[in-house]
Amino acid sequence: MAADKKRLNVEFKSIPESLEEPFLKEFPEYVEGIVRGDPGGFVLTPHYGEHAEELYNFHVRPDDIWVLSFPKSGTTWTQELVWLIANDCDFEGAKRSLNDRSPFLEFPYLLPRKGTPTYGHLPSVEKQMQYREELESPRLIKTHLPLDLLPPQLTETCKVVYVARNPKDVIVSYYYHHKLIKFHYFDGDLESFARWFMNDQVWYAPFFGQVLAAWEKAKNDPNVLFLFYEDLKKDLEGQIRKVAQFLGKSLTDEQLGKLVHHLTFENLSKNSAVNKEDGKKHGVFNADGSFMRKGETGDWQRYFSPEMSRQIDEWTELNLRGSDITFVDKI
Ligand SMILES: Nc1ncnc2c1ncn2[C@@H]1O[C@H](COP(=O)(O)OS(=O)(=O)O)[C@@H](OP(=O)(O)O)[C@H]1O
Repeated sequence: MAADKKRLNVEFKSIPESLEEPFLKEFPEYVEGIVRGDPGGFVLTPHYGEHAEELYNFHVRPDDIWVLSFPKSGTTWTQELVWLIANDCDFEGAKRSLNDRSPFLEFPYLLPRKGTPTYGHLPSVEKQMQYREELESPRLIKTHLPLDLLPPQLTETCKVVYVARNPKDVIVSYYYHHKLIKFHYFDGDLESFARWFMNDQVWYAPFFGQVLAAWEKAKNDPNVLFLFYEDLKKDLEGQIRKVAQFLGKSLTDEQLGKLVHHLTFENLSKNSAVNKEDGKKHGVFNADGSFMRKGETGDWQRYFSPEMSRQIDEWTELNLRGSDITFVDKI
């Protein structure tokens, strides 16, 4: 390793059980299991673990913008919003796939090592990583990795937007995501999924670990903007203004109106550059679901029994003890 490379002082080890067991059965080369960083405590795939240090040393550019989140928290929505503001409302340019305009940093390292028929359409892992390095400025990079595993100089170097969503809606959305994506092979019910989630046995867990770290970081770091999905739902225009101000961009009333229109769930879910419906064409998604599923706040109320909801509240309370963050369950 070159002298200027930073060492990521995290040890990877197997965890005894996880929701991804069916996945592990399908891909025996993953038999070592999902790994948990120690002491970081984040659940990630071993394939990622092999490259953790490389990503820790990923070259950050001063004009990069990074969008960070726990999965299913409104990442795609925020990426599209940030991309359009950063690119002076280039709606024509936004017709290109968001996946190309805003790559998912660690994605190539989360894929099964030998590849699956469903991911056969993708360029090699090396090519995908090279694409991230060579993308024209200003790059917009998406990641679900917690701050601890990202380049340590990230927020000193560039702007970061973190988006969070209430945990009950995240659980429901992540559950349907596991049903949608073929390689998860998840056939459990929502209640069992919620238990895996609360026991930190899903990818990227623990939920509160990364959300709270970002929340604290944003308090004292002017380069970090913390958004809530629920605020985007409630006052999209106000949140667009906030992001524009954070990025040092001014918007005309006409641009603002166009952005609000473009970013509604109704319109974004029909936008083929963003809605990931091509996942069906490539066989990555099951045919009977959608990535842009419902886009609601409080959808969990249709799914959780009062007892389940109580358990999640209890778990939330325990994890938020001592923190001043508040999540809105419904609007
Ligand atoms: N415009 C708009 N308005 C409201 N909601 C929206 C919008 N765009 C995406 N979504 C919803 O965000 C959920 C997907 O979250 P992510 O983009 O973070 O998913 S991922 O982690 O990147 O896979 C997923 O939530 P659920 O519908 O609850 O499953 C999407 O529908």
